[in-house]
This record gives sequence, structure tokens and C-alpha cells, in this order.
Amino acid sequence: MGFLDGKKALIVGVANNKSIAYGIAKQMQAQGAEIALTFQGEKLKSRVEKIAEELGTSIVLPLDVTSDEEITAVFTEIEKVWGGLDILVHSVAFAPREELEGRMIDASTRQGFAIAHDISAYSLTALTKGGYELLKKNKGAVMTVSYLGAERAVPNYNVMGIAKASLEATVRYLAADLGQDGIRVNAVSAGPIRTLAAAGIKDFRSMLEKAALATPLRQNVTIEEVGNTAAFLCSDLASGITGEVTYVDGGYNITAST
Ligand SMILES: NC(=O)c1ccc[n+]([C@@H]2O[C@H](COP(=O)([O-])OP(=O)(O)OC[C@H]3O[C@@H](n4cnc5c(N)ncnc54)[C@H](O)[C@@H]3O)[C@@H](O)[C@H]2O)c1
Ligand SMILES: Cc1c(CN(C)C(=O)CCc2cnc3c(c2)CCC(=O)N3)oc2ccccc12
Repeated sequence: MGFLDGKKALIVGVANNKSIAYGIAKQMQAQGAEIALTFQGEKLKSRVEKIAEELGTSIVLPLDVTSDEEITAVFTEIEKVWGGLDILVHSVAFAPREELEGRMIDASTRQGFAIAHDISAYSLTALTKGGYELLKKNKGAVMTVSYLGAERAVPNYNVMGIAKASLEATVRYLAADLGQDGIRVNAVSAGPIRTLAAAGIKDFRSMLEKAALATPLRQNVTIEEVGNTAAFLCSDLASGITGEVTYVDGGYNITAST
């Protein structure tokens, strides 16, 4: 019996079994939570349905976070099957690939900035708005996934860092507004992990290796470690924590390494 027994968790952002959202879903399920998943686009449907089966759930819903209609449809379905929501996990980001190489001043475009902020930051507000009544009913918790690039100028992360800064400020504003409804809002800030979103990044492998050597714990973090912290922060054990960004990065962010 786990510390999430009886909790109902909607996880947005599973693409495959390397996803950070998958690590979060797996650890929450291991602590007794009931899981619902969403998938982005038909091509991810079958893979996410297989993962849902593994996690013992049949609630698998289509969701593109740029569509307010799809967001509404997801929570209408959650209302029908669950009648409330204890945990909402947002593990979604995207910027046009060409934004993530070279100097920010050269790579940044008006459209790329808008896309990155819509998908990687505004979508947290949009999902929380969509799930608000259900979260309020169960005094639920909201969780998102950030990165060091929100606070430091990480080479090549560019507009994604600016979007993550917006995401982390969103965590604070939502926490401030929703605390009176008993809804807590937090973020985990994960160290670099080899996922689909990381696959498209130049020199990601060498960045991972360098990070591991420069990290106090001398190793990269895993999606299970990020999942454990997310599960804790969404549980009653973290009832006194809201508006916080918790690093799960082996201590990398506290060092002076370049
Ligand atoms: N991998 C890392 O090194 C790392 C480190 C810190 C934070 N993060 C963050 O973790 C989160 C998850 O990324 P990941 O590394 O697990 O990669 P991933 O590719 O497995 O997950 C990204 C998810 O975002 C979804 N997504 C993108 N655009 C969407 C849209 N318009 N509508 C709905 N879903 C959409 C994708 O379908 C995918 O499921 C992201 O917020 C990312 O910024 C990743
Ligand atoms: C770490 C790290 C990451 C992983 N991370 C924290 C991320 O947040 C990745 C987010 C991401 C957003 N949009 C896209 C891609 C990844 C690649 C494919 C694509 O077309 N668009 O990405 C980097 C980019 C540059 C430098 C470091 C990093």
C-alpha cells in the first residue's frame, strides 16, 4: 500500500517508455494511484495504449494542448469516469527545432517564440483551467517538469529556457491563486535525460556525459527518480508545499561547473 492509494492521476506527455511522464506515471501507479493518459496525435495512440495497459488503465484520451476543444473534451471525459481529479501532471514542451541551435539572437523568431510559449508554458494554465472544478472538488495537486535553462543561460536551449522561466512563474501564480481552493501547484526541474525530446538535440550525448561528471552524485538522473519526487510532491506527504520548483538533477544546479 502506497502513499498515493486511491488517488486519481491524469498524466499529459507520455510519448513512449523513455518519457519523463512515463517515469512519473509508473512511480505514481506503484504508490497506488489510478492513472489516465493522454496522447498527442494518432501516431502515438497505439504506443500509449500499450503503456496504459501496462499501467492497468483503459483511460487513454487524445490531447493536443494547443486545442482548447480537446482540453475541454478530456476533462468532460474525466468528469464522466472519475467525477473528480486528485493529480494533474503536465510533462509537455516543444519549440521548432531550429530554435535550439546556436546563439539565441540568431535562432529566435517571433513565431518560434510564440509556439514555444504556447505549448511549453501556456498549456499548464490551459490544462489547470480545464481541470479546475475537478481539482477543486478533490483538493488536488498539479505538477509540471522544468529545466535549469529557466534560471541559467544554457547554450543552445535558447527560447526553451525563456519558456521554462514562464512555466516556473506560472507555477507560482497558479499556486498563489489556487491555494485557497486546496489545490497545490509545483514543478520538478530534471537534469538532462535521453528521451525523444532530447533525441533531436545536437551533441546531447556529450552534454549528458559532461553533466554526469560535473554532478555531485556523479551520474545522470533517471525518469524513475524524477517520478518518485513528482509522486511525493503530488501526495499528502507534501501537503505543506506549493509554488515550488524542486531540482532532481543529482545536485548539478548547486555547483559552479560551467
Ligand atoms: N529530457 C530532458 O533532458 C529534460 C530535462 C528537464 C525537463 N524536461 C522536460 O520534460 C518534459 C517531457 O519531455 P521528455 O524529455 O519526457 O520528452 P518526450 O518527448 O518523451 O515528452 C515530450 C512530450 O510532449 C508532448 N507534446 C509536445 N507537443 C505537444 C502538444 N502540442 N500537445 C500535446 N503534447 C505535446 C509529446 O507528445 C511528448 O509526449 C518537457 O517539458 C521537457 O521540457 C526534459
Ligand atoms: C537538456 C536539453 C534539452 C532537453 N530538455 C530539457 C528539453 O526541455 C527539450 C525540449 C524540446 C523542445 N522542443 C524540441 C525538442 C526538445 C527537440 C525536438 C524539436 O524539434 N523541438 O534540450 C536541449 C536543447 C539545447 C541544450 C540543452 C538541452
